[in-house]
Amino acid sequence: MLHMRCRSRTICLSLAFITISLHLLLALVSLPIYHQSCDPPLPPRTHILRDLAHTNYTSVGISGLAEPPTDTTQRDSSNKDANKDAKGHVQTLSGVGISVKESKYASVDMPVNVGRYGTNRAESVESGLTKLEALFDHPLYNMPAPPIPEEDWLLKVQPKAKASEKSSQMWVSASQADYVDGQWNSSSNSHPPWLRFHLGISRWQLYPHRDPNMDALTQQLATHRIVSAVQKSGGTQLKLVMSFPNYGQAMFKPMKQERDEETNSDLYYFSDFERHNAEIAAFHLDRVLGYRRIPPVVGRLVDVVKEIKDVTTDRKLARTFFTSPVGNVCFYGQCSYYCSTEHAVCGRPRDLEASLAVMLPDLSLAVRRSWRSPWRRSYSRSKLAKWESEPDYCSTVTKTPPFNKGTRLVDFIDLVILDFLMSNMDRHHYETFEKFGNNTFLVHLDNGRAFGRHSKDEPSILAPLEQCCRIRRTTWLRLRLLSLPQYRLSDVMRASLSHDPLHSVAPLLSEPHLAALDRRLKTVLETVSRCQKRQSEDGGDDGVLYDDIA
Ligand SMILES: Nc1ncnc2c1ncn2[C@@H]1O[C@H](COP(=O)(O)OP(=O)(O)OP(=O)(O)O)[C@@H](O)[C@H]1O
Ligand SMILES: [Mn+2]
Repeated sequence: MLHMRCRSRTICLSLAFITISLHLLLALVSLPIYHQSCDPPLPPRTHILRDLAHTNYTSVGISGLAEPPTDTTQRDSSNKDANKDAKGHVQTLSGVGISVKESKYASVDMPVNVGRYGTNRAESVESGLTKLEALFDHPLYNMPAPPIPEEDWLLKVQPKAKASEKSSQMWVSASQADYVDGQWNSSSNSHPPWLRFHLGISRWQLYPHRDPNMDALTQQLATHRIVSAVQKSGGTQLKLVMSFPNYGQAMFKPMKQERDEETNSDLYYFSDFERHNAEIAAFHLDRVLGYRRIPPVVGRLVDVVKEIKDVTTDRKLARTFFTSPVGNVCFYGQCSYYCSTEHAVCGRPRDLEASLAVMLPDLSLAVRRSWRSPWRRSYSRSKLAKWESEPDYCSTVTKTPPFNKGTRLVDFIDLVILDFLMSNMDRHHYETFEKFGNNTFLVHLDNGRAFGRHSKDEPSILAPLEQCCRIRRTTWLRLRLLSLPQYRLSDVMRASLSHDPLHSVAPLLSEPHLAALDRRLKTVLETVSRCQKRQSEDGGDDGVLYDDIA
């Protein structure tokens, strides 16, 4: 008995010894791994402000920028904390359950591509996410703003209709049965995400920075059931309007070519295909630049049979479906460009990549005005536009309304910079909300022809900046921030795009496109420096920066 007890004690002691040794060994092995995966700490904010204040500009307003971030743009304060995490940060797109595991994208393994500098892409995304958080925390993205007056909101919630005034409709049509009757009242908590988005549009932006509604809105676009799909008229290429059970709607543009295919350089920009990934990347870029003038767009794998053919009431569209020789389901719809059997879009065998952009409020509620761009291309293979031949073209433009007053010119330059960065030559028009007159932001719709070429830049897109030498100070400061290694544009874009559901299929922008963003950003900043140099040589004041900070 005594012998047995002694033996079991020895065994217990040996086991305890082995366990402790294994733990020690594990700790020793994992220590260097933790060290490797840590990013170098970001320099304190004062360094960045000093970097920005460095060289050729006076640091007006910088002290004001260091104030704590406030968000006075939210209409309903009860909403404010809705999606905040424990640190008080608003969750990013991925935090809302566009979880790869739960969705149909789960079947596609997350690609781990080898990126620049030999690091793998997953690691670059990780460190980019830290940079993106730091960027969005920066005072330049959190500038204190006065509360928004009532007339500066695009829409108003109508007081609740009395029950007696409500329609006494006793029946619903078959297609209406797919819609869910919402219990909406004037409290924003009961509103579906698309309605919150509409109600959040103001005179100067489509949505606020760190919008608490963004996660819910993008999740709706990415996952909600599609109950209807009809062709959208207007424009030249095929696109559909899709509807969700909660009456939300989205503009659908299908994938027409592989993401890393470069546009054929013999093709004129106006014959180029639209790209679904360009629509998605443009939304992210616009947000990273701090503009917030593109309606949110997400990528989605759409089942062309279940989510288009079976639910469409559009007979003209339904008639164009066919099965390809290899068994993929294809369709081409009706439009003025590329709507033929030769240019059909095809599922694999039924899944088709597409972009879904949230629809702006219906024109019956909020009229938009479409403006012809003064720097519009000639859309001819032989004719030059005026801005290409007249040396003093800018001064003619700035003497003409609406460019002669307010912020129209600098808002247009903002758009030009976005277009140059993503190499979009197809900006013939831009839109504004009529309610706000000329004193408002420009809605940056239709970005499908961007990101066509990464190996070449298109300097003519920058002509308005080159010719007018004018830029918002806040835009310039943010561009300089994005040129610093701590916030590098390509890194924050890679990270931002990693939140999109289609990232799990393949990165939305290939590495050469991301590298092109950094290269083009440098060109923009050099153009501004040249302007400043020229003006100081002419003995003028600093007329290049439009001071929107003071
Ligand atoms: N998110 C949106 N919400 C509401 N309307 C939109 C939205 N996006 C685009 N539109 C409208 O739809 C029309 C066509 O869209 P878009 O310009 O993207 O198509 P397109 O085929 O690329 O046009 P084009 O051939 O003229 O370049 C535009 O006139 C625009 O006003
Ligand atoms: Mn277009």
